[in-house]
Amino acid sequence: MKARLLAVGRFKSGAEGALFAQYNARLRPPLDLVELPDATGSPAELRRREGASILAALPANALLVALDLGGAAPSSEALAALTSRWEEAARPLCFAIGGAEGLDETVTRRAEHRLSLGPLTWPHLLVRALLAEQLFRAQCIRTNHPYHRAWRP
Ligand SMILES: C[S@@+](CC[C@H](N)C(=O)[O-])C[C@H]1O[C@@H](n2cnc3c(N)ncnc32)[C@H](O)[C@@H]1O
Repeated sequence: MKARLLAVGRFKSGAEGALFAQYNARLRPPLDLVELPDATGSPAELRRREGASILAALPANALLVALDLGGAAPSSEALAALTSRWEEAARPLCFAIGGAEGLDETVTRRAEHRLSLGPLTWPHLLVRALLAEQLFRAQCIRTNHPYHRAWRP
């Protein structure tokens, strides 16, 4: 499943970048990371500007999945099923991660799916690695790879 990750902010040299690279390298194919600059202004202006750059970076007919605390939080198995559906749609798949102030409403409204990684707020640079790990896990679930050890009674 070829997918693009539109993410506000830049990896500086550091642990988050290495962690993302480690999981992303396991994905077949890896996510195509597009880093978008942090905007300036009031929190509302900043969200609006960052939202505009996310929307501008979407290819035509993109199927957009927004990483959003207020979205649905599927199990890893349910996420694996969702990734099959997204693949079957045969549209350019894009994930979007907001910056420190979160995603603008223009982005969450445009998204066809709002994906939550649970009710905890994670730092946006770490969310990239969490998403890559869960997409890798989803691939393993779909191919019965033993990386995912489902709980059994
Ligand atoms: C530091 S968070 C922004 C917090 C902001 N107050 C909000 O409510 O969105 C930065 C970005 O990371 C992503 N993010 C953080 N925690 C998340 C979670 N539990 N589930 C999904 N996405 C999350 C979202 O894309 C969010 O816009």
